[in-house]
Amino acid sequence: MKIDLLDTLRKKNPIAFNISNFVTVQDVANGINALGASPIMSEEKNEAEPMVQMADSVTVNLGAFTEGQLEQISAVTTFANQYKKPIVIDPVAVGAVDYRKERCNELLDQIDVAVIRGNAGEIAALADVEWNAKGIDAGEGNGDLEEIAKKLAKKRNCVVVESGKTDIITDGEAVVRIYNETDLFKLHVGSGDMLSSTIGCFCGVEHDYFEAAQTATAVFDVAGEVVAKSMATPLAGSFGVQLIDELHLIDIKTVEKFANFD
Ligand SMILES: Nc1ncnc2c1ncn2[C@@H]1O[C@H](COP(=O)(O)OP(=O)(O)O)[C@@H](O)[C@H]1O
Ligand SMILES: Cc1ncsc1CCOP(=O)(O)O
Ligand SMILES: [Mg+2]
Repeated sequence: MKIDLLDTLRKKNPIAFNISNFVTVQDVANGINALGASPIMSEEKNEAEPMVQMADSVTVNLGAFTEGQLEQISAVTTFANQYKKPIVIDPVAVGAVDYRKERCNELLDQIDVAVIRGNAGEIAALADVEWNAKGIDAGEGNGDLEEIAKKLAKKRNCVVVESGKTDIITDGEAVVRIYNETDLFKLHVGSGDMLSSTIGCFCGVEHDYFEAAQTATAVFDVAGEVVAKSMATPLAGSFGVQLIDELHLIDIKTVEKFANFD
């Protein structure tokens, strides 16, 4: 794993264009800004081309899109392919709402993406595997998580990050697993969105998106673990704030010390 990409990211301060959702946009902006990237958000179709041209990566979060916004998402992602800017997709709740899954699959049919990052319920839905997703959460299912992630990676010819107790990262062939110590992330709505956008930032500085996704996920997971270790009592609000602080403070040595992966 290329953990030193963390310093590369901080040196380059990549412009991370995010189409976010109205629920978690501030956590996403502050999280990746604290980490060392330069976030910019937009919902305006008419500025899609210059936005994409100046950006190093594009992260599209499908958490709360409207019908009107689909045109902007289509324009932005088409320009991103044209200008060879990596796209990260966060398919929020596609396992729970068919309308979302259909729109997401239409989008994925039109464009090439670098990474899809979702929980098990979301990745299973896009991989056409039966699963009982629960709203924005992973829900329950019996399938083999690695096989599901690989299936989607092959189907969409991209890297897949399937988050959960163990984060599974695959390019369809190789698999890297990152084992998480804390489940405090669940106390904070937007943890998944922040992870997806963190992956976007690393894809903006590393063309090997499999490597970029691994480093991003390890950095994010260790940041949460460090915060959890420092809290005598788990506190949801404080966890969210301290996660942003730790994304600012975290360094390569800390990630090397605490990241647990194979
Ligand atoms: N059961 C769990 N135990 C430990 N960490 C978890 C668990 N579930 C999710 N995480 C972590 O929470 C973060 C967000 O992932 P996840 O909750 O799967 O996304 P989402 O919020 O989109 O559902 C990731 O860093 C992931 O590693
Ligand atoms: C609650 C909610 N509703 C629509 S998007 C969203 C945020 C989802 O955030 P995450 O997937 O990171 O938990
Ligand atoms: Mg999510």
